Amino acid sequence: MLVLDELPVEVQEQVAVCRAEVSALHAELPRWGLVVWTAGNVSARVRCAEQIGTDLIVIKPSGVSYDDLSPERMVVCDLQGRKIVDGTPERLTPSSDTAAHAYVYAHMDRVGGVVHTHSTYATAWAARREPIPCVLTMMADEFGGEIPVGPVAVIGDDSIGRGIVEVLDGHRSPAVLMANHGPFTIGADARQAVKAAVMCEEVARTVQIAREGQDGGKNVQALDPSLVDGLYDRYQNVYGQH
Ligand SMILES: O=C(CO)[C@@H](O)[C@H](O)COP(=O)(O)O
Repeated sequence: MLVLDELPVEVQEQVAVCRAEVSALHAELPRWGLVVWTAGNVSARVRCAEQIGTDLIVIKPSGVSYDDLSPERMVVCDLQGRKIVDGTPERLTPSSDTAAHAYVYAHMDRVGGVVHTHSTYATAWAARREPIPCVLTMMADEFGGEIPVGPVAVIGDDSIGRGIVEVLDGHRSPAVLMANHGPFTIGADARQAVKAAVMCEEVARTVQIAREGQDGGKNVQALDPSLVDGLYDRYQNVYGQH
């Protein structure tokens, strides 16, 4: 089994930086109202395969209050989702979604961060197993089209991960609504995945409200696909600071 203290110093340093980032990003989930109690999780990939033959994952411990999360309590796992000897107490088990996150990292090299929330509106769409149609410029910007639905999957093994990869590999959307469960988002890094989770809830709420309009939702109009493509390209490649 891998022992963190025995890994090259530069890998230990990468892990320490990642633990601080992932711990801080967990605070964003309650701050944006995306989770209650101990629901949800954030993870990040530590790219160290060149040094030790495998990348590592940093993720929160399972069922611990958000107020009690700290960099030292972030758990380190391998790409099979197994906890390594990371300096945390043995009883501090990783998130129940670790195998799902690990499967995504193992099968989508471009992914550097994964987030799961139970945000209310996105989860309501997941409960209906209904994709969120691309009817807002913000959706075109961030998701490049509709937000798709993934299969019903058991919690605890890699089933959820298989569903995420099946739907998102080759898809522009960084978010998938896992049926009857909730949103999972991916990003080039964990911050991008958190951003996608925030945006997912925002558009889920807005489109839901638009649907509830007086005319029974007839006012909700799909964007022209060529406009969606243009908006997506501009937001991904031109918008913001470079
Ligand atoms: O829905 C699930 C399980 O998929 C999670 O969001 C739990 O609500 C939080 O689990 P831990 O990350 O604390 O194990």
